[in-house]
Amino acid sequence: MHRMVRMSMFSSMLHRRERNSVTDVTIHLDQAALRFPNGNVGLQPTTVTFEPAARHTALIGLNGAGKSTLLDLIAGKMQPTEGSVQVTAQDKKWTTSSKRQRNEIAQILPLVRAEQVPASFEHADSIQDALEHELKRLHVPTTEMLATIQQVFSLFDLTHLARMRVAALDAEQLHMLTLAYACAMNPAVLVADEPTRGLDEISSAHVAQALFHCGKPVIFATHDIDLVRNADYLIDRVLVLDDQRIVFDGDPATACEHYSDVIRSKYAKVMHGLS
Ligand SMILES: Nc1ncnc2c1ncn2[C@@H]1O[C@H](COP(=O)(O)OP(=O)(O)OP(=O)(O)O)[C@@H](O)[C@H]1O
Repeated sequence: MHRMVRMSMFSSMLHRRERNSVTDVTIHLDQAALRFPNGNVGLQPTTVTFEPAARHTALIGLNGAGKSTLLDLIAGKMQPTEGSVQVTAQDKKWTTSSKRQRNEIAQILPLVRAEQVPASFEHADSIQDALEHELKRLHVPTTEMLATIQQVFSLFDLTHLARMRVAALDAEQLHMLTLAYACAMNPAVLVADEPTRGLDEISSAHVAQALFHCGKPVIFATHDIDLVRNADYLIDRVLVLDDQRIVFDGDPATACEHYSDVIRSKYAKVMHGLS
């Protein structure tokens, strides 16, 4: 009996989830590729490094170009079917080859996908309660928890909505909430898949202003070229993806020209095919 109690305590200590404290990570993909079980290629073999010095890195590309797959591999959501993904910080190293390490990577690099909130948020009486619940699960002390929520609600313009239920929020507010939640997890890098998807120009600008001034490095995917070009958002690196591979890696202005060429060439093929 005693032994069982001890074993269960030991196992809960092993699995104790805590808020991230890792910073300054380097993410390295070495010939990492992903093929889905149905044979679809999500990402061709790709070698790329994301250094801690980069503030904001954008991935742009047409539908199916491989942006979400690349983000899933970076954030430990998926394991490459070829090659490797490695995250290093100070003297520590994680790879996506073990489930346990993928879970740890997911805490270091939380992935925000458009306006998808965790399922637990739907049942909470308010968005304040929802965040409190998540931070309590990570054993964050009460004073720190309340200060964190106040800070992220202020950053993402949600303070006046703290007592609202998730179901009462509009699309812009939902996007803000997903980002506020990820920020509350203290990510080393915030990984965001289409953080302004489905929003009008004004809401997109509001969300982008908050995201790119929240103080965290961001790696994000978007179709919004105006957002990538906007100097206010301090985007220092842009990867253009096409046919599930990186076809350009550089500054925003040149990347947008490259992407326009990709669009023109694909558009010509579609129009030619239709005529
Ligand atoms: N669950 C899946 N099963 C099979 N194939 C998939 C799956 N998810 C994505 N794919 C395929 O992998 C390729 C890359 O998709 P991915 O979603 O990474 O592209 P994307 O650039 O994010 O596209 P979008 O802009 O439309 O979100 C596409 O050909 C897609 O059809």
